[in-house]
Amino acid sequence: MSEQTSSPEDTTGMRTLAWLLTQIRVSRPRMAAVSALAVLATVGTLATPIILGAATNVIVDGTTGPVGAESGAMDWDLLWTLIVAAAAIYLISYVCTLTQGLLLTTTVQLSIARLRAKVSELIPRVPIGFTESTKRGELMAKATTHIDNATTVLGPLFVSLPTNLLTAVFTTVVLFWISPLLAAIILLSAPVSAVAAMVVAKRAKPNLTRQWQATSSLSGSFEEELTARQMLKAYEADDLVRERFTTLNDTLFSSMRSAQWTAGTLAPALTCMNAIVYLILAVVGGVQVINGDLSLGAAQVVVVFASQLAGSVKELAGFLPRIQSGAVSAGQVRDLLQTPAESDPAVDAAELPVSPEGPPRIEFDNVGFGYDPGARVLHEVSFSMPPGTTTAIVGTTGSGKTTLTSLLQCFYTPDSGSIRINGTDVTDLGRAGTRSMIAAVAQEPWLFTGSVGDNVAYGLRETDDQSDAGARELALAEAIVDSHVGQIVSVLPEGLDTTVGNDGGNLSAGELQLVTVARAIAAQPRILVLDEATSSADPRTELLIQRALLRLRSRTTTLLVTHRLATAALADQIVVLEGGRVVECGTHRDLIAAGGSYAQRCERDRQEDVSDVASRTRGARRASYDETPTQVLGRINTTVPWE
Ligand SMILES: Nc1ncnc2c1ncn2[C@@H]1O[C@H](COP(=O)(O)OP(=O)(O)OP(=O)(O)O)[C@@H](O)[C@H]1O
Repeated sequence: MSEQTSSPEDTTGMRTLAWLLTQIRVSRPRMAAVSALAVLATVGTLATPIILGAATNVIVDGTTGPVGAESGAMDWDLLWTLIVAAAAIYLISYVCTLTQGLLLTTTVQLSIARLRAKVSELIPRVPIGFTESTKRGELMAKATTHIDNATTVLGPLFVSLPTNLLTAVFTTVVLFWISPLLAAIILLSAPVSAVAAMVVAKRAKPNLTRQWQATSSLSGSFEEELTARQMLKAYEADDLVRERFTTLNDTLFSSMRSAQWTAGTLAPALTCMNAIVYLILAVVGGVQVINGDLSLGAAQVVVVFASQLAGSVKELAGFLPRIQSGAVSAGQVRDLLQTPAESDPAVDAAELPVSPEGPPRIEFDNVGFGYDPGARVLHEVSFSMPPGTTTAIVGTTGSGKTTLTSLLQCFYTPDSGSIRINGTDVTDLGRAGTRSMIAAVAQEPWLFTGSVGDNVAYGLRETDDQSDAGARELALAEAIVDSHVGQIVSVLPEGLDTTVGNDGGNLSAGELQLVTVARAIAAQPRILVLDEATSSADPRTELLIQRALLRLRSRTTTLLVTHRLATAALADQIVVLEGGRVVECGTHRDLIAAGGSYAQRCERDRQEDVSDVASRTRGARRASYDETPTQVLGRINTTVPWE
């Protein structure tokens, strides 16, 4: 995944921010209101020093008289008018600031919610290859922290920028109007501040980028560590993990420190410069007041405006680093949101041949595929699955079994050849059309956090006759009975209401698989894909699963990936894959009779069983490959309806 956050020419991140604004669809009237209220409040804070300066002059005139003149009478009416006006302006400014703050907060939160919604809409549509090749923690950071940080640019953009620009311009004009000499002294520092701000922004940018990249990597590392907790303990790999963590943590620490230090040097430097300017101002201004060139009120306005101008310059100088930090995060969010979604060709249902009800015929016709160009995983794979039958795919590790199931589910598209369901190419059926027929149980069972019942009900598809709660409950009950989940939940403390986490929590691996099988059965699929669905199950649990699947036989065409030849032996046909090629295909009896690689593997397994006394006592663990499926099940001492 690219860590590039903005194009090389977009050094300030402005294009990225422009992109962000189009994505969050900030309401223009709302943001105009935010800016207008902020400007109004600023006008208030700029007007009050002038009014208070005038009030000071009224007091001076009323007590000592104008500089160089006789003491006069206090103009109480004017004084009170000025004081009330200043208080009213303060109050209005307060209300404006409060309203603007509330509006801005709502806008920021709305923007965050919108971006999250976009991410949540995108995730189900991204290609499986993308989620497989991206660290989950990094994705999480983009979907949470980066969204939050990106939207913090709204405040600086719509409030800080206009108000500080207004303050800077207004105070400069008024200062020149009051005393060009004092204004010139104050403004001497401006070019220095601007240059300092630019240098700081330039130096902070790479550190900010590094800081956010390190944050993402650290989240990814935490996620991996938590997921593989048990494994890490088993391999005593904590030191290795700690080492990786320390490296990432150090990178984050140093990049944050550099970014903060670079940005942090600006404020003290500007404060120091302002202190010097104040000193000069105090001396020159004092002399002007004593000489009668400046009223005391005007001097007071100069001091307050000098401070406000310095504050604005400081804010404007800090604006760039804040915007850059937001732009870096916006770039990360953009990377995520611009991930191309799975393209599904427009499917004209009317033009598709009418597919008969019931289990379909599936054909793999010369299918070739590779994840990476030039590295083929499957070569001219051809076999046909008659309706309502079970086809077992066996083969060595990495021979392409799971890849076949992924192609059938349209997670990837074959590079050559085609997969047809009832004669129609799955690409013509479309991803959604194909997947609507399929229920799959993957190698890694997955449950969401909730009750066992909810997890099974998750598989239920909304059909006309299931639209009411009663029918859904009935379908759920059927799935639970068919899948024998009832036997599992009976030992759980709260039965079907037992809460399980996404890692299975309190269920064993075999029980977990049973629940996922129940979920697949609840979906009443026309096609069932089982990828090592019984790999974690003990022989008894495996048998329960087999029995559940038998009940589905008449209404489902099943593709079963397994390493257990005993499980494969029960299928209607067995496809043997070696190095991505079909080397054998037939029934268990045919393949044993043919004496090919399947028969040799069966023989090897049998000899291993014979030499393994313990396995013989276990008995049920492996089937004898000369037995019929009925005999196999009979030997395991259970009555199963078969054939
Ligand atoms: N997402 C992927 N990206 C790149 N290569 C992959 C990906 N998934 C699998 N492969 C490669 O494709 C080949 C076939 O993998 P596949 O998972 O289909 O084998 P398999 O027969 O199911 O193996 P196993 O029995 O171990 O589950 C392997 O060499 C594997 O490394």
